[in-house]
Amino acid sequence: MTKPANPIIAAIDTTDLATAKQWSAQLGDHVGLLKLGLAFYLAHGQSGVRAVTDRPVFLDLKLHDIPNTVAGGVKAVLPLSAAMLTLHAGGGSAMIAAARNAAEAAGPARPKLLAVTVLTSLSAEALAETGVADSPAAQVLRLARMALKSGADGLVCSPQEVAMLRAEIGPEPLLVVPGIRPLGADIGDQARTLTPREAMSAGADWLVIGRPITGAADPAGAAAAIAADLATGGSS
Ligand SMILES: O=c1ccn([C@@H]2O[C@H](COP(=O)(O)O)[C@@H](O)[C@H]2O)c(=O)[nH]1
Repeated sequence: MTKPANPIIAAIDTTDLATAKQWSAQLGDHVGLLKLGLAFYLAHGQSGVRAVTDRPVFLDLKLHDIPNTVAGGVKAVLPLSAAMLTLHAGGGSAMIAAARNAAEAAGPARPKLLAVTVLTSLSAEALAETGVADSPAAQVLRLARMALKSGADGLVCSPQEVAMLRAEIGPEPLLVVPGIRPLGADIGDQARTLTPREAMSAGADWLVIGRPITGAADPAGAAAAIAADLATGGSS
């Protein structure tokens, strides 16, 4: 896949339809893609997605269930012609294969399936609480290999694993990367972060950025500044 001209994905994290429409209008020209997540989808469904934009979106539903149920979920959202759709790698190889099989019904324009490896909000300690004693990087790599073998088109990982993954999986699989914080930005509930430039230099294809853009006094200006910095090779 060719690298996007603007690698920023703006996370439209709100359940307020008017706010989502406003951010979409403000950010459309300054980012490469808009992402709508579970909270928005639960509040407004497919009609809400269509009301926010007529462009293909990144549908971040993080599906995680038995294979038959996830396949049904994938089929149900195909009419939206999303560009990308997420599912949890932790659902296992059969679940991912079932999702891929379901997505194929949409033909070549099907959504790219991205497997979420280890959430960027999990530190090594928080991951250990879930029963995984390995480091986040080791668990990301284990899940990444399984997910790509099972039919995922790409991965969601933290910026701290991007260089390691690129070295292990090569240039082809999409790496879509949240946990992005420009210098000085509030980290909030994220645990494994890097700056936009660090993540791109490590080999990310797309950067998912929410609050550093939508929480700014001027969201369009914030997105444009990050995009310009990336385009000119700045240091943030
Ligand atoms: O591991 C993951 C997977 C998904 N996300 C999503 O990305 C954005 C990040 O928003 P920020 O405000 O920039 O923290 C958000 O929609 C998450 O649901 C993630 O952060 N980590």
